[in-house]
Amino acid sequence: MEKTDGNVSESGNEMTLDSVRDSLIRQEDSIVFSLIERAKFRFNSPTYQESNHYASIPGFSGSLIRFFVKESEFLQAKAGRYQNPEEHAFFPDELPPSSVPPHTFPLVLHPAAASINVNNKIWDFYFNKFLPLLTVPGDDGNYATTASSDLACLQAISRRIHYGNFVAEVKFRDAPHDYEPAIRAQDRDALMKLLTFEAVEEMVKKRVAKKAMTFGQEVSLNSTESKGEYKVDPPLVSRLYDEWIMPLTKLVEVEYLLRRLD
Ligand SMILES: C=C(O[C@@H]1C=C(C(=O)O)C=C[C@H]1O)C(=O)O
Repeated sequence: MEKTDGNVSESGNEMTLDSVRDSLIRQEDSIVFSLIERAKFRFNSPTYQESNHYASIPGFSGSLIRFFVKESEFLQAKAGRYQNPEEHAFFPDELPPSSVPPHTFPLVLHPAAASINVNNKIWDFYFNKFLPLLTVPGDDGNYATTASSDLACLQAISRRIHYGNFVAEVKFRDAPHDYEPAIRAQDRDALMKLLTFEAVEEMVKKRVAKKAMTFGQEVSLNSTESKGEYKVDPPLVSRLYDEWIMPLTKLVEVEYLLRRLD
């Protein structure tokens, strides 16, 4: 049977640190593939110009990427995307209600998780720091496809980072007596220390680089030799995890734990 990626289909009791980590490992595939897609295109700066952008959109002021993400989220909200506690919108204000019958996702998380959204920080590092490293400078005119592939990257990265809520919940359930004093003292540093596993982080960095090599190689029928050229730079994918994805996942974990006893 096909293996799925959605851990919320598990009831809260079946969820373990191992099963949550398995989901994070599967989500690495989605992230690496989305990066490969975005790296096909040039940087394409007209996609991001806040004013004087190449086409002014009637009824909208702002960049093409904002327009694309807002309108996509509007549609996806109606289709029920944000009913899933794994999903967080980049522009959550003024989203329409879902138009589809509700699905009852198992109640795993403390309700405080609903108030945690670090997408502003994701938006900032992705566009201002990461994208210039991922793409070749220049302009190939594919602005709408560029925006579409940015959205795929943003959503995959956001889902992974907010999965920190589930990681924190299982860590808390495994050792409530370790976490409770730090939560009562609202001690961020102590919580950060408790939830950090450096050896796991080292493995993650190595594995995502290996995935970038594996998924990003040219596959040809005639030769099995890789020329050492990859569609996305493997050390850059490690760096994405090291500098941004893992620190923000841990920030979500801390934010969740601080509210876990409310
Ligand atoms: C996600 C976890 O929590 C922390 C964050 C990690 C990550 O973002 O990959 C890895 C190890 C931990 O330091 C975990 O323990 O698996």
